[in-house]
This record gives sequence, structure tokens and C-alpha cells, in this order.
Amino acid sequence: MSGTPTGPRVRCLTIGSSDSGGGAGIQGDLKAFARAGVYGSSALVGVTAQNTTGVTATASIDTDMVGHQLRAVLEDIGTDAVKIGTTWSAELVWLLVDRLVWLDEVPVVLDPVMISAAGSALGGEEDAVTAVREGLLPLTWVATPNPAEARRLTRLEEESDPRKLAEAIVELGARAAIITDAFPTGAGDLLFDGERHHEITGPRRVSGCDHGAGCAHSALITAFLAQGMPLTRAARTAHAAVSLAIERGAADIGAGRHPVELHPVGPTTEGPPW
Ligand SMILES: Nc1ncnc2c1ncn2[C@@H]1O[C@H](COP(=O)(O)OP(=O)(O)OP(=O)(O)O)[C@@H](O)[C@H]1O
Ligand SMILES: Cc1ncc(CO)c(N)n1
Repeated sequence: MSGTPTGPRVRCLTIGSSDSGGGAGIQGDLKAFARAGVYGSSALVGVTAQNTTGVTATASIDTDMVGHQLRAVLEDIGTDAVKIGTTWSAELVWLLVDRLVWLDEVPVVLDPVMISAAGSALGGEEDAVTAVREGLLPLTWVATPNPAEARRLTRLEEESDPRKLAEAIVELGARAAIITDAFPTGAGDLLFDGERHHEITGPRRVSGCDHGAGCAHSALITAFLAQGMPLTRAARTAHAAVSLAIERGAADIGAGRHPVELHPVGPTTEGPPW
């Protein structure tokens, strides 16, 4: 699939873990990249035995092997943006920091995954969270935590105001933050771009198909930034596309939280179908 009709192919790298069920993680990211029309590469940092009902086993990949994957991708293919998902350990996070610090002016999107949609733990040990705060956030162009993940990252355990959480993430070094599913009524996200707050709202979908929603959302933002879309438009387009992907989700797949089903979306899409 080509990136843009005329220019060179746009490339995105996702750093994250496998979801054996195919809805979230690396598999969800690569599907989202394809839907956005960009070329996707990956560095696998962990494996989960997972389906729509939850996670039954996890294993992290040896840090050296992660380093080899990053080198293989970046030396040959290169990338126009990077997405980071699961961050299992402090050792892994500091390796990522060591490598990503050399990427000049390449957007880095951090989706700090700590818990799956079905409620299973995915990393989030205290020393890994500290490494994300101290090492990764300062390299991050936009972080996309949900409110619970934002509270963990900022250590503002009692804070319920998404504006305060987003501002705290920017104070920790990220250029911008999007708190997903930020509002008690309706559905939507709160974007703080470092200067202004933007409320991104829409209807709440009740299809039962939200497995992989967060991964699809942050992967689309990665692809859009790689394509040169401004952040506010990327955030709005990603929310609208994921909302539709929940509404039109894969309700026949699995017996738990069914996977989202994304449709083609991007700068070249003729007007939003939603
Ligand atoms: N029921 C819903 N209806 C419409 N949009 C939704 C709904 N639930 C989530 N979204 C949107 O989906 C996107 C992903 O947000 P979400 O909070 O689900 O991420 P997450 O908690 O990180 O997900 P995951 O655990 O799957 O990674 C956001 O744009 C959010 O507004
Ligand atoms: C591997 C993996 N990464 C991220 C998520 C977040 O939804 C998930 N469920 N599984």
C-alpha cells in the first residue's frame, strides 16, 4: 500500500508486544498503519497469550534482541515516526531511550500501556514507570494515556481533572498529551498541545467492540504525524476513526471484548464517513 499518491512511501515503526488474538498490540498497530496507508515495521518487546477475554501469559523479549530489531529496521528501512506501547522493564525503557535519542525530528508517540481493555496487567512495574517518566517522556512528542495510566505516570493518584493530568505529563517533558476517554459523559479525549487544551468529543459507542481501541488510536496518530498532519487534526481524525471502528467492530470475533475494526482513513480519504 502506498503512503501518498505522489511522494515517497511513509514509514512507521511500532515498538510493542504481540497480542495472539490479533486485536491489539503489534498486530493492531500494523493493521492501523495499513489502514492509514503507511508502511509498517515493528520491534517486538514482548509476547502475550491473549484473546478477547483477557491475558493468560506474558513473556518479555531479551533486551539485546530488541536492540538487534531496532538496528535492523533503522539501518535499512528507517522511519518517519515511532510508536511505543508496552514497556515491560526499566532496562527495556532505557535501551529505547538510548536508541531513540538519535532520531532527529522524528515524531515519537507513547501509548503507556499498563492494563488491557479486559483488565489484565501489561507491565507497569514501578521501576519501569519511573524510567518512562525520566527517560521516555522527554523524548515524546505526544503521550496518549487513559486517565488511570495518566495517574500512574504523573503519580497524581487522586487527580480526576484530565486537564491537570495532561499538563503534568507535559511538565514531565512530553511535548503534548492526549488523555483518552477523558470525560464522564459521552466519549472523547482531552488534548493539551503544550499551550492550549482541545476537547475532542463524540458519541459514546456501546457495541462491545473496544479491544484494541487504544492501540488503533495511538497507531493512527503515529501514521498521521508521519504523513505531516498537524497534531490537533491527527487527534480528531484518530478519535473519529476509532469511534467508528468500535461501532462497526468485529462483533463475531471472540466471546469477550470484541476487537475494533478500522476502515481506511487518512489525509487522502475523501471526507470523513462518520
Ligand atoms: N465507547 C466508546 N465510544 C467512542 N469512542 C471511544 C469509546 N471508548 C473509547 N473510545 C475512544 O477510543 C480511543 C482509545 O481510547 P481508550 O481510552 O479506549 O484507550 P485505552 O484505554 O488505552 O485502550 P486499550 O486498553 O484498548 O489500549 C479514544 O479516542 C477514545 O475516545
Ligand atoms: C500486547 C498488547 N498491547 C497493548 C494492549 C492494550 O490494549 C493489549 N491489550 N495487548
